[in-house]
Amino acid sequence: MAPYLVGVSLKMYFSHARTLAWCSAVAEVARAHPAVRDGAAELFVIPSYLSVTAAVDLLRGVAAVGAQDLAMEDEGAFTGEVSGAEIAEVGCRVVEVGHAERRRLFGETDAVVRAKTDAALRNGLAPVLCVGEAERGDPESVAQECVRQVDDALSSARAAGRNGHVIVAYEPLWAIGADSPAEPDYIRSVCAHLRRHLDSSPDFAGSRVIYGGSARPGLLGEIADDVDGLFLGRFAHRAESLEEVLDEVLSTRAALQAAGGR
Ligand SMILES: O=C[C@H](O)COP(=O)(O)O
Repeated sequence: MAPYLVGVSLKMYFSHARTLAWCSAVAEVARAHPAVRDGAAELFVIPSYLSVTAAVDLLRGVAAVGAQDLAMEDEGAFTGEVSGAEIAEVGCRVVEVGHAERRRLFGETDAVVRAKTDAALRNGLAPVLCVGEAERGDPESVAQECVRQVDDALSSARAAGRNGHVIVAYEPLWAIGADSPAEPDYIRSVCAHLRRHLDSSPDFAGSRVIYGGSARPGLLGEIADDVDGLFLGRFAHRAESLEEVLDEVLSTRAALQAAGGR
């Protein structure tokens, strides 16, 4: 049975000191947890840039670390930017691309997302490619729109003949920062469609689909058949919550195994 992927973005919520304390607490939880020890869960953590190298050290052996953004280029006169090459050099394995907040607040266009997805793959990083609809719709049309976003984001990388592992984070924009996630059936329907689509792309074999947008303990069991994991934000700010999600990975796998699923 494939492991569930549990990712956390700390966005810009924490100070450096709080990030270090959180990473230490998460490392302790993860080292002791059978879901991580036995490979039932795979973790990744995405702090802000300045905390990335410390997080790599604190989480070594229990969680991959990533960055929240990367430059389109690999080096040069690009003040304020951080290249995928450097992100990989310091030990990151994943990088977020196209998050709704970067699109909405910092003007990232489809062209930028295409270039950054390519830059991630070019540097051996798995893009955590964020896709999602602006407004709640019918799941079939939403899924088609998300597939369009995925294919558009991958198009430059494909044209360059690249392949690799992509983590598609399905995040309905209306569920980000909300009180509760999208309804389980809605999530399942969109994610199942996205997974079928990725499965039909041999150049990105092994890619996974995770759900984010007010994801929290209690959700995985409701959607587990149709997702490869969760992308958590605010509801992972307590290490205990992450522990609850890891508990749920074990109970969910046991239930699915008993039912002969996944
Ligand atoms: O990166 C994570 C997502 O945007 C979800 O954030 P949230 O769970 O705080 O809504």
